[in-house]
Amino acid sequence: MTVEIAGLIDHTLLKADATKEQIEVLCEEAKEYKFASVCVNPTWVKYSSELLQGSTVKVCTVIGFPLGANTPEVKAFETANAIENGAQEVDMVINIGALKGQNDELVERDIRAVVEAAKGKALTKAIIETSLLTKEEKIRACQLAVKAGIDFVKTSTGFSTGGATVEDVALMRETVGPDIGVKASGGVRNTKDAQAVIAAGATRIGASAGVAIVNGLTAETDY
Ligand SMILES: O=C[C@H](O)COP(=O)(O)O
Repeated sequence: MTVEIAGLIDHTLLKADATKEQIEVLCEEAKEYKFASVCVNPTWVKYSSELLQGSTVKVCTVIGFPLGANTPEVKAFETANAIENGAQEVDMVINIGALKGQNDELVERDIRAVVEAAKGKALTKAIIETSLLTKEEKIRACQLAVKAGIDFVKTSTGFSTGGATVEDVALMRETVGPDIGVKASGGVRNTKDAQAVIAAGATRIGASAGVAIVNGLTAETDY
């Protein structure tokens, strides 16, 4: 099972103080364990792309991260710029305040701006930040993301008040159906956590503890 898990992991380093040496280690680990991607901030996309040249490991980055409180135009530019630097997957944070304010038009337009900027060039994921949402808002966020043409919905930034839960992953899977990806991220620390969210419907895992997950170990958790 751990062998299958490796291919679902976006090996993540999104901390503000990430260094060049740490990015090098992240990319080496991703190649060694054959993770799906590395997930890094936009400033590290170009270097990660160079380090991963010729490997099967993709370069994933984040857009409007971690608050989602940027304009659609800024998120579209950030997407295009990341793709120009080598990003093959983009994980955007939705406009959480607009969702809570029932401004569904803006939420959808915001997601669509990233989807359009990535069309044909990068896979897209919408981070809905489940720990800040009610059940109704989680459902509505997923529905709007699907309407906007997203490839994946994703639970969390890992920088808010909570991370992925089995219940939220199951709810998101039930909402989006079988053809859209569901990425569990935030607080997935070991094999057991990973197996639980996969069983609930996750088809990708975002984790800074990717090596611990595949080695059957447990990393400490921030939550
Ligand atoms: O996928 C993105 C998250 O930041 C990963 O969170 P984590 O550091 O709790 O694994």
